[in-house]
Amino acid sequence: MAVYTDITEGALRGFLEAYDIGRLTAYKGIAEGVENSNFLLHTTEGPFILTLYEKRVNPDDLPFFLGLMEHLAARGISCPLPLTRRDGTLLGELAGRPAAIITFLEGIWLRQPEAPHCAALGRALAGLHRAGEGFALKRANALSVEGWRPLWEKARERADEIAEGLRAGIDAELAFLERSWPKGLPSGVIHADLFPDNVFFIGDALTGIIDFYFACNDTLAYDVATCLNAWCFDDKSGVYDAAKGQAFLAAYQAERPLTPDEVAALPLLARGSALRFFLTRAYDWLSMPPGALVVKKDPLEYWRKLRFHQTIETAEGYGLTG
Ligand SMILES: Nc1ncnc2c1ncn2[C@@H]1O[C@H](COP(=O)(O)OP(=O)(O)OP(=O)(O)O)[C@@H](O)[C@H]1O
Ligand SMILES: N[C@@H](CCO)C(=O)O
Repeated sequence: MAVYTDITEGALRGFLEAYDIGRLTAYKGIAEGVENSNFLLHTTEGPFILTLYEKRVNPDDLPFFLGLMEHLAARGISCPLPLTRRDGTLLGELAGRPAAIITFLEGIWLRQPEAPHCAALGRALAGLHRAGEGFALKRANALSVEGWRPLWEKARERADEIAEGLRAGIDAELAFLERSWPKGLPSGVIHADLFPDNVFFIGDALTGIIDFYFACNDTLAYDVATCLNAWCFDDKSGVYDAAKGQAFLAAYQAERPLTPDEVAALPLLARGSALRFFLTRAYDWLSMPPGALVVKKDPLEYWRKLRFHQTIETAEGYGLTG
C-alpha cells in the first residue's frame, strides 16, 4: 500500500478550499504504489487524485513533474492534468507534505499484458517522446549511471542477505556499466518508470499514462529498455518473451525509428535499466522497517533480468531485425 502520511478530514477540507472542485463527498487512501501517498477524492464535481509527495521526491523537482503533465496533456497525451488552485499555483501543502490534485484517468492497469498491449505501449511511448519535445524545464536523471554507485554503497554491505553472491555480481556489473555506458544517443524527456502499473487500459485500448515522478531528460532509448524489462518478460517463468518484445519495438519504431546507434546500445541500456531497478528495490528491501505497510518489490527479479541481458550481444537477441 502507499499511504505513508495520513490526513484528517478537517485538514483535507481546509486544503480543498484552495480549489474550485465542488464539495467533498468521500475520500480514501489508495493501496497501490510505493513512492507517494495517494488518495481518491470524490467531490460533487467528480473523482480526483490527491498526491502527497514523499521521501524520494525532491520538492524542487515538482514544477518539472507538474509542468510536464500540463505540457503533455496539451499535446494530446492522455495523462493526468494537475489542477490549478484559486491562487494560480499547482502545489499546496497538506499534513506537512507538498501536495497536488490531479485529474482522474479511467481504466485499469494490466497484471499480465500480452503482445497487443505491448504494441499499444510502444506507440504510446514514441508519442510521449515526441510530445516531450519543446518542454522548457530540464531535470537530470538522478538514477542514471552516476547515481548507481552511491545507491549501491548504501546496500552493498548487506546485499548477500538478499542472495548469496550478489555483492560480487553487482560490483562487477556496476564497474562494467560505468566503463561502457553509451553517450551521445538521442535524448529528450523520458518517463523513466513506465511499468504496467503506470499505464491504464480499457479492454485492449491504452487509455492513459500516470506517475511522472521519475521523468527527466535522458537517453530516449533508455525508456525503451525499461519497457522491455518491465513488459516483455513472462511473469511466471521469468523468461524474455520475444513476441512481446517484437510487438513493442515494432510499434515504437513505426512512430519513432531507433537510430543504428540506439539499436546497438539496446543490450547495454537494458542492463543499466535492470541495474537501476535492482538497486532501488534492494535498497528498499534492506531499509524498510519490519511491519511497514508497503508491498516490497523483489530485487531478484531484476537481477535475473540483468543476467539475461548479459547474454545478449546485439538487439537481434530481443527479436529486433532489419
Ligand atoms: N490520475 C489517476 N487516475 C486514476 N488513478 C490514479 C491516478 N493516479 C494514480 N492513480 C491510482 O493510484 C495508484 C498509485 O499511483 P502512482 O503510481 O502515481 O503512485 P506512486 O506511489 O508514485 O507509485 P509507483 O510505485 O508506481 O511509483 C495507481 O496505481 C492508481 O490506482
Ligand atoms: N516501478 C518501480 C517502483 C516504483 O518506482 C519498481 O517496480 O521497482
